[in-house]
Amino acid sequence: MMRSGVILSIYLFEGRMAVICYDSPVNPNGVQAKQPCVLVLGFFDGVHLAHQHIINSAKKLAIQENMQLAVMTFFPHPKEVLDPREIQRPCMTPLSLKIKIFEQMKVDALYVIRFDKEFSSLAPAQFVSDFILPLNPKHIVAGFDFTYGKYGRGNMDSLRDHTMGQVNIVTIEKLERHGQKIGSTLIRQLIQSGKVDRVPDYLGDYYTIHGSVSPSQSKFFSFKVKISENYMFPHSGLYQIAWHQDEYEVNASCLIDADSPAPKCLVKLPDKFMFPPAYGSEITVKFITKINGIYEMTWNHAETSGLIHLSPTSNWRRDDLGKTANYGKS
Ligand SMILES: Cc1cc2nc3c(=O)[nH]c(=O)nc-3n(C[C@H](O)[C@H](O)[C@H](O)COP(=O)(O)O)c2cc1C
Ligand SMILES: Nc1ncnc2c1ncn2[C@@H]1O[C@H](COP(=O)(O)OP(=O)(O)OP(=O)(O)O)[C@@H](O)[C@H]1O
Repeated sequence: MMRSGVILSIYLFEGRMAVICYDSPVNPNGVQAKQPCVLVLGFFDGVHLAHQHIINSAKKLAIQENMQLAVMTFFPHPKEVLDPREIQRPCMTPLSLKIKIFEQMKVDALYVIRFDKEFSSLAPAQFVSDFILPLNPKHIVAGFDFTYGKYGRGNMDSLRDHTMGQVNIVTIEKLERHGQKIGSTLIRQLIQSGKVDRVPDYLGDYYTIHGSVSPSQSKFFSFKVKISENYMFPHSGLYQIAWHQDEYEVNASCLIDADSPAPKCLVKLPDKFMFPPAYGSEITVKFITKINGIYEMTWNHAETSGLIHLSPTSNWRRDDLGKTANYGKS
C-alpha cells in the first residue's frame, strides 16, 4: 500500500540553509525541487574527516556548476530501528548539532527523512524514483560503501541504473588513516573504550558533548553537566578535558560514569575557580585524554567529597593540561 508522505516541517536554519523534514512513510508528495542540485547521501554521524571531504568535494562541484548543494540524511539511525539491540542508540552528533555543522559547511538544503520500518522496506529502485529524483539532482555524491533500500541492497553501482543515466554519480574512494577506514564505527569504538586521544586523527577534532551546568552535591569545586541530548558517553573514568563556555576555554578534569542508566559527567574546577559557572548556562566538554590508572573512587565518593583525588602513583601532572587544548584552532 502506498501512503502519502507528510512534510513534517520546512524551515530556514539561521536564514540560510533550508531544512526539510519528511515524516515517513512513504512517497514524499510535494517535495519537488525546481532548482538543479548536487545531492550528497548518508547518515553522517560525527561528520568526521571522510564526511567532511565528501561534503566539501560536493560543494566545489556545486559552485563550479552553479547549483545548490543538498544533503539527504535519515533520522533516527537505521540500526536504532532495525537492530533490537540498539534501542535509543546514542550518537556522536545528534540531529540538532548535525544541522549546525551542515549550515557551517555551507549546505543549501538538508533533507531529513524519518527512518522507520516501512521506509526501510522500500525497494532500492522505488527509493530512488520517489525520494531522490524529485529533488532534481544533476550529480549525486556519496562514498564507496553507501547503501540504500530494503536490506541495504542498493549501492553506488545500482544508483547509476536506478537514476537511468539522468544523473552523474560521483563515488568517493575509501579514505583511510593509519591503515583503517575513517568511519563512525571506528570513532565510536575509540570513544567507548576511552581512547579519546586517538579520536582527532579520524574525527578532525576531539570528541565534544554539549550540555548545561547543573549543581553537584558539593557546592564548591565541581559541577555536573546535564547533557542536552542523546550523546554517546566515553568509557567510565577520569578525563583531561577542555570545557568551553561562550568564548572561554578552560582546562579541567572530568569524571564520567557511563555505566549507570543515566550516565553522569562531573567536572572538577581548576584550582583558581572556587565556584562553578552559572547553573543552566550552556557548556561544551571536549575530551582530550583519559587519565589512566588513577581513577579508583566511586561516583558517590567523588561527588560528596567534591574532589577528584589523584593517586600519588600517577605520572600525570597538572602542567600537562592545556598542551593540546587548543587543538583545531589556527
Ligand atoms: C529506503 C531505504 C531502505 C533501507 N533499508 C535498510 C534495511 O532494510 N536494512 C538495513 O540494514 N539498512 C537499510 N537502509 C539503511 C542503509 O543501508 C544505509 O545505512 C543508509 O542509507 C545510510 O547510508 P550510510 O550508512 O552509508 O550513511 C535503508 C536505507 C534506505 C534509504
Ligand atoms: N572513509 C570513507 N571514505 C569514503 N567515504 C566514506 C567514508 N566513510 C563514510 N563514507 C561515506 O559517507 C557517507 C555517510 O556514511 P556513514 O554515515 O555510513 O558513515 P561511516 O563512517 O561509513 O559509518 P559506519 O562506520 O557506521 O559505516 C556515505 O556516503 C559513505 O559511503
